[in-house]
Amino acid sequence: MNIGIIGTGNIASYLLEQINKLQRAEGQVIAIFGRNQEMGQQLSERFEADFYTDLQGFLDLPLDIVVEAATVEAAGIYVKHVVEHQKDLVVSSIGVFKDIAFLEELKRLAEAKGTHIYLPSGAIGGLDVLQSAKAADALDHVQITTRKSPASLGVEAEEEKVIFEGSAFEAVEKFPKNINVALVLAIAGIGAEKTKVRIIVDPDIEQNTHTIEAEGVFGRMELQVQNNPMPSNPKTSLLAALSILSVLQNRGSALRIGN
Ligand SMILES: NC(=O)C1=CN([C@@H]2O[C@H](COP(=O)(O)OP(=O)(O)OC[C@H]3O[C@@H](n4cnc5c(N)ncnc54)[C@H](OP(=O)(O)O)[C@@H]3O)[C@@H](O)[C@H]2O)C=CC1
Ligand SMILES: O=C([O-])CC(=O)C(=O)O
Repeated sequence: MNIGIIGTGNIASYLLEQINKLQRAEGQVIAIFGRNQEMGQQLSERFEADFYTDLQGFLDLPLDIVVEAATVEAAGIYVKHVVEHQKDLVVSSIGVFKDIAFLEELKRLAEAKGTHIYLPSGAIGGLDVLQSAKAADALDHVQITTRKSPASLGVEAEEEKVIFEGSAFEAVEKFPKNINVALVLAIAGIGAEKTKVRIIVDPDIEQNTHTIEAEGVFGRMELQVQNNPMPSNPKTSLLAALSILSVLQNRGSALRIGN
């Protein structure tokens, strides 16, 4: 499997280390696309993958799958081109799908091109439960409470404080670098307008903690993940990068676990 990565940051570096150095997936990252020349060159030399600043050159390569690991804004510019070039796509910046019509359009394009789009569970879990409940309209209410440190949220705070309460749609508009998890939850469940989000800044916490509550005819779920942040970007939980590695490990497997 030939893998390409968009982005030269934290998730990109982690995947390069795990795949190209530690062989934790059946394949190789052969190319990186980005705009940061210095980081791009460094990663290219360290992990033996070519660095591109020109998207066309990158997409002309025989890539089987492209991992977007950039930003919501950059994903909006690039992901459609990836699918148009008949590559499978893994999206990290799931906030790009706050307008669900864009995801539907991309899905139709992938069907026409015979490719797949993967939305990893990222820094949370419980998407299997939501999808099972949704299968027969048995899901009514979904809420996520995210608790992060001031460093992780990029705000100053001396004491614990709720800094946002609203829909997943509004949350992604206000915190595009911090709450992609709310969007994947919304897509798996009841949509970005109905999914409720609370963001709490907590100076006494070091982990990125997400508590998910869901209710419906199926019953009730409450799940909490206490994620270690990544050293090079405390906004991002290690679990988010691991979930992408897991998607790459499972691609093409005859066995599928979960729905
Ligand atoms: N789904 C989930 O659960 C989670 C998703 N995420 C999301 O995953 C994404 C990647 O995270 P992470 O690696 O930690 O982020 P980083 O900030 O460490 O890296 C982002 C990278 O994107 C690059 N970039 C930004 N804009 C562009 C552009 N227009 N063209 C090309 N490259 C660009 C940056 O380059 P430069 O150096 O030039 O700025 C940088 O290399 C983020 O959107 C993050 O919010 C994170 C955690 C959980
Ligand atoms: O990594 C996390 O804990 C969550 C996050 O940043 C995001 O969803 O964008």
